[in-house]
Amino acid sequence: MKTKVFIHGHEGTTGLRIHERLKSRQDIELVPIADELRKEPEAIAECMKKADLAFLCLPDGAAKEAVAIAADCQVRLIDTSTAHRTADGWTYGFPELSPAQYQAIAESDRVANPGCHASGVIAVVQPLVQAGILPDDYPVSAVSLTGYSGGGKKMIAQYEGEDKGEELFSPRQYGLTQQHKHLKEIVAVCGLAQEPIFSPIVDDYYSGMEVMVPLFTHLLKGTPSAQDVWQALAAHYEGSPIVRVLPFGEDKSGFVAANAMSGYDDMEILVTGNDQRVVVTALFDNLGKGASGAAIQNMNIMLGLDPTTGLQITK
Ligand SMILES: NC(=O)C1=CN([C@@H]2O[C@H](COP(=O)(O)OP(=O)(O)OC[C@H]3O[C@@H](n4cnc5c(N)ncnc54)[C@H](OP(=O)(O)O)[C@@H]3O)[C@@H](O)[C@H]2O)C=CC1
Ligand SMILES: CC(=O)N[C@@H](CCC(=O)OP(=O)(O)O)C(=O)O
Repeated sequence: MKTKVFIHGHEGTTGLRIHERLKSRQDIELVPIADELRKEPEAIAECMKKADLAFLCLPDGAAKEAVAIAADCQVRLIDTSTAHRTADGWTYGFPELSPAQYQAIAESDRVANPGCHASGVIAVVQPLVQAGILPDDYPVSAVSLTGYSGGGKKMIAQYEGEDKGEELFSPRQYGLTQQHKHLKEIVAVCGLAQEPIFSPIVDDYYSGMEVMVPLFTHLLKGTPSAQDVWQALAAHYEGSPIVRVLPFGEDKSGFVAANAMSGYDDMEILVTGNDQRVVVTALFDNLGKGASGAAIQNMNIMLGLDPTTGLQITK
């Protein structure tokens, strides 16, 4: 029997990409909603009742309303918004945290998909905290480059519109008050004692993220070498079909392009630097492992399927 899936917010950037990925899957039947009814609570409730699983690809407020509507249904939810990432009763949808997290996602009816910037910071920091290399009171900082699709339909229209302002041709730093909405989940999931200094930058390209976490090795436990940092990350992600740690220091041309993983659903981690100063970089697509790709990976896990292929797992 096919799994019935409802994509609430299917007209948006994240919802469209999920629709694109699922429409040809033989094991999935998409539950449609008429365009003119897609914001009507009764029509949404009908779809929720029909569906086994629903993706919420909505702004936070609408996601909370949708969860209230779903309360009377059997439907399992994956929320791509910020609304429930640290909420009780929700499972954080980053299965690479640990085998226990993978299992928790598999069994959960309420999965919160990670934020795009948060995915990069967490992918680098959490394994180093878990390995005992990064003290929980380390003064973590991160710079995160993102393509403009990270801002959804509104930002895409600004960047692709005819009246595009001169400043949009340049990288633009934001989150200037150090209160970016992803800080809360980063602190909670990594178990940090304080919020990192976090500088997101949006640039004039469609999609792709480069999240850079600089580390002073003398402030890490036992003053590990750069190779030790690489080793800890490589060990954590060994066998992962989604997150790959590149060979130490590999930088090909000497440059790292922030859109290197655009169009892909997986993530690469690059460790560069020297034994005093290391930079760990996560490369992925804000619409891939940063949103829609991660949401589909979580759905596959919840359905007991292979996270990347969506096929039955053969033992
Ligand atoms: N873009 C990205 O890279 C990432 C996005 N996210 C998160 O995913 C969620 C979706 O983002 P994104 O796809 O970028 O946003 P978009 O603005 O591109 O799409 C949001 C969609 O939700 C629809 N919508 C808004 N309110 C309602 C409502 N009450 N009922 C039904 N539909 C509604 C909008 O309708 P309309 O078309 O009429 O405006 C729009 O189609 C957000 O919470 C975002 O923060 C998370 C990680 C990365
Ligand atoms: C370029 C841009 O504006 N990006 C968004 C992040 C997109 C994302 O991950 O959003 P959610 O946390 O809502 O899921 C931002 O920094 O707020």
